[in-house]
Amino acid sequence: MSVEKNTRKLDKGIVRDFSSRMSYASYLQLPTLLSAQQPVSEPEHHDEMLFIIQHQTTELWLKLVLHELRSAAAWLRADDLGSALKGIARVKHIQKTLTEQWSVLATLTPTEYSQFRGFLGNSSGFQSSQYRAVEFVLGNKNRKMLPVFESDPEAHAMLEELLAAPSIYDEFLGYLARQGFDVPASVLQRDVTRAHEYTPELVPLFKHIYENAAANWGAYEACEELVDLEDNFQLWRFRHLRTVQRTIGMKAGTGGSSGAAFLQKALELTFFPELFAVRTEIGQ
Ligand code: HEM
Ligand SMILES: N[C@@H](CC(=O)c1ccccc1NC=O)C(=O)O
Repeated sequence: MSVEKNTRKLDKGIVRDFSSRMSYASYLQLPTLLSAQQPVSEPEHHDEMLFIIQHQTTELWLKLVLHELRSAAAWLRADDLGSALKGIARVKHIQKTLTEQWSVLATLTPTEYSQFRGFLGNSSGFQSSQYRAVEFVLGNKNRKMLPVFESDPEAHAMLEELLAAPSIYDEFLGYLARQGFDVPASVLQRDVTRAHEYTPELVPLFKHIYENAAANWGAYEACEELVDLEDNFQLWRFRHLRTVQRTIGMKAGTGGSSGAAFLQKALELTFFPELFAVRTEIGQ
């Protein structure tokens, strides 16, 4: 038997001395990462640790989502559709993880949350700069979101930069135009600091791509990937809303909004309206 007493023998070669070598903890900066969970409730409430870690893991994944989406937009600009699609595929998996993660927070009962909610003051996810950055990269720009970040110059600068940059959808439409598709000039020259608004003239273009998928496979695949991104984003928003409803009901939010009613309205937003509108036109 290779394992005796249910104890594994350690290989001779296993490196043990890290006094002058890079280790797991030093590479990952674990002392920094693992000292960042500091409950503010007094006396400390047991469940605040869950609340903090749920948010921090979300922010870590959002960092990667942003990294990948910004690169995907740059790849589209460089006409490298394959690399862009690879990045979007990774983002879709992260989104699924983030959406599923709500089930961990759903174990927090309203009674438990109410015992430390008061300590959160006016802090709120509404102030998540990375979440807002992802919305901006996907094309849901809103300059009115910026004042919240005035006390955080780095976050403010990042959002200013993204507000002024073309979204992933702008870049995709630019890519299609360069591939010879008939993209209206008004779309290519739009003010990219504003939210993309439904443009009916784009629907015939997508209808053409969908009805001639074999001849336009790259564009067709990219359209469906963008639809997946939007779907996944909305599923995250929906689970956030349901979690809010089950923990604080109809209470106003710590960030000053009406709460659930405010979040509900985000479910009516859309990043790529023409990609959904084209569905109505398929097969007729
Ligand atoms: C018990 C758990 C939670 C409750 C009760 C809750 C509640 C709320 C409420 C009421 C708002 C509206 C803004 C306000 O007035 O505060 C909000 C916004 C937001 N929350 Fe949460 N939240 C929870 C967990 C989370 C988690 C885990 C995240 C992940 C980072 C998150 C991210 C956000 C974001 C990004 C917004 C802005 C949404 C938008 O602008 O549409 N929330 N939340
Ligand atoms: N807005 C929440 C508080 C909250 O969930 C929260 C507080 C601090 C940091 C992040 C949060 N998450 C999402 O809004 C509430 O009204 O209870």
